[in-house]
Amino acid sequence: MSNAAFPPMVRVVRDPEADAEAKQRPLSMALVRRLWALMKPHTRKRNLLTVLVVLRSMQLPALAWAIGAVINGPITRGTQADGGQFFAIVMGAVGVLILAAITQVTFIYRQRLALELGESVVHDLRGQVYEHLQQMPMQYYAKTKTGRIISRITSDCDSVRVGVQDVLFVSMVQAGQMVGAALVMAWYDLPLLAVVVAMSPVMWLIGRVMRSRLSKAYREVQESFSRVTATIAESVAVIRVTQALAREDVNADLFRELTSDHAQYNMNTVRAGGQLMPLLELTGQVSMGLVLVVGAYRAIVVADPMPVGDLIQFWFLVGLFFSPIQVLGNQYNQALAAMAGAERVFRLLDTPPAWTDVDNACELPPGVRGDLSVENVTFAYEPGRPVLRDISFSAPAGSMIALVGETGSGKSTLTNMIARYYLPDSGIVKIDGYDIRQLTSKSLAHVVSVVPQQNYLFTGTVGENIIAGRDGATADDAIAALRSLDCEWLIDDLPEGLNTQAGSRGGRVSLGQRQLICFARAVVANPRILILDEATSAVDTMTEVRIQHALERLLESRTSIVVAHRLSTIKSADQILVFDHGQIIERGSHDELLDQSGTYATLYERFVSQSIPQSRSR
Ligand SMILES: Nc1ncnc2c1ncn2[C@@H]1O[C@H](COP(=O)(O)OP(=O)(O)OP(=O)(O)O)[C@@H](O)[C@H]1O
Repeated sequence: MSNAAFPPMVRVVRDPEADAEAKQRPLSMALVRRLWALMKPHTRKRNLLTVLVVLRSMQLPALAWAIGAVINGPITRGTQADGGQFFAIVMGAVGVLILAAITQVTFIYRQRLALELGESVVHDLRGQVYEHLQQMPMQYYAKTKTGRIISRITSDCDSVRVGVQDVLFVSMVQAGQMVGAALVMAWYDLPLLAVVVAMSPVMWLIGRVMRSRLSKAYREVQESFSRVTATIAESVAVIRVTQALAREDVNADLFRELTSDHAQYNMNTVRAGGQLMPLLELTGQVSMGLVLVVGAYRAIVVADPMPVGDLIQFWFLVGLFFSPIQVLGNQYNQALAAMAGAERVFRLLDTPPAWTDVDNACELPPGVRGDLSVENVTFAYEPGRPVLRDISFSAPAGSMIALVGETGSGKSTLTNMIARYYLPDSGIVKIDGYDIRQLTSKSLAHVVSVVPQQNYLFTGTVGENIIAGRDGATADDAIAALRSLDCEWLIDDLPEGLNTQAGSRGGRVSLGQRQLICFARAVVANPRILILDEATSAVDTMTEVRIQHALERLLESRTSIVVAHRLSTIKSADQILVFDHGQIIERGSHDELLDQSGTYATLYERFVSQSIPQSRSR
């Protein structure tokens, strides 16, 4: 078999979702409107900022006008008279200085407010995205890459922040400045303004031609960065496998490929952006030259000559009119990134959870017994490929059901139905006669707890991990939970007792200890129904005995559904359900099933032959 048959273990290649995003329009008014709406909770700040933006955009043209007025007024009169204009010139200069000072103060406050607003918006947005993600059912997480989810909340939200802080308000100032400058130019000399305005479409056209190239380049940069972050996330998650298979060098090469791709895309944007600015500047300089020629004609040749002061003023104003085109060109780069980021964030926010609590969902009444019944449940992850077919059974309160069967036969999927991680396509799951679809998620979570096969410990101490099972639980509850499992000794075994740091990978906690901590967490939650996917991790015999004992204590007096891998667990079950290709093919107690000499008996024989010899007894 050729190696090409296997994709690389750690590398996130282009995905269709990302390619679809790359085809979308970069700048959209709908997105800008939505970004604007994000500022609604900060309306006062936004309005104040808008006022400052308008002020700031008018101030520079006003400054140019004021300088022109001093030249045309007292200075011109002074050159014709005897120097008696000195006081007027000084007053004019003071006026210009005051205006300049106000302009700079406005600039400082505009910038500060824009920063505050940007931070507030991104804070709210990240909160919204996080909250939204919390509501997404398992289905979403099963289909979406972790790195991609992280990018939404980090780099994409950050692009939105830059969009608000820099692009939006700076663009407004620059556009306002163009309008202000044009108005003052129109006041002085319309024909000369016509020359200036006539040059603008040329600049606009150059910008437009470059725009599509830049747009593509920026999207590729973001996508390639997403691939890099997704790969890092995946690499960290599977580092043990990587090291066990000695694939460090192979993966490092694959990663290097990705980063050099990313660098290449970055270079493309620099190249495209680098051509845009010189072209715009050259057009601006040509335009200034044209204004000089036409201005000189109007100041010297025509019958009603334009005062030289007006021409100087015009020169300033042309600069004020053209410089925003260049700044806007720069802003456009960032605007594209902001649009791409905002588009993705909004798309995520607009993706409704596949399902939520029904209207008028109810709470289970107090004193839940924990009677569980599963009636004719059928389910497919993908249409047309059913994974569960017409599953029915009941688990009276306090009983234990063991699910056994070949790998991929649907055991975990059934537990997903009971925990309501997924909704059945047909059929009903009931607790104490209540259809779980009609219950609030909170109420269901109080009654049903899941201890998955892969024990997950949150970053924090062991104690914090145990009391995470219930709001308001205390350290005493954690100790009581361990005591109820006969595991109080664990506190002494851990280097810092309950204060030992656990972390997502459980750095200072062994595999067996992690299992027990997760059991204790389930005890603190104290659910009436416990779903347990037994961990199959190899632990030493002593730990195995302790885990088994703790497990018995954990399952005592509650309804339990156990995807069972230990013979002792299977044998002590009240009912064993044997799964095959999504169906229950046998059911009964251990002895009953052995007597049937069917699939269970075969599985059992295989199990026993692989286990320690003393397990052979019935
Ligand atoms: N998120 C998913 N999307 C699509 N198919 C899935 C998903 N999860 C599981 N499956 C498929 O559903 C079938 C049943 O899987 P399930 O995990 O329920 O089996 P299992 O009996 O619990 O297996 P194991 O003992 O190995 O855990 C398998 O064919 C599996 O490939």
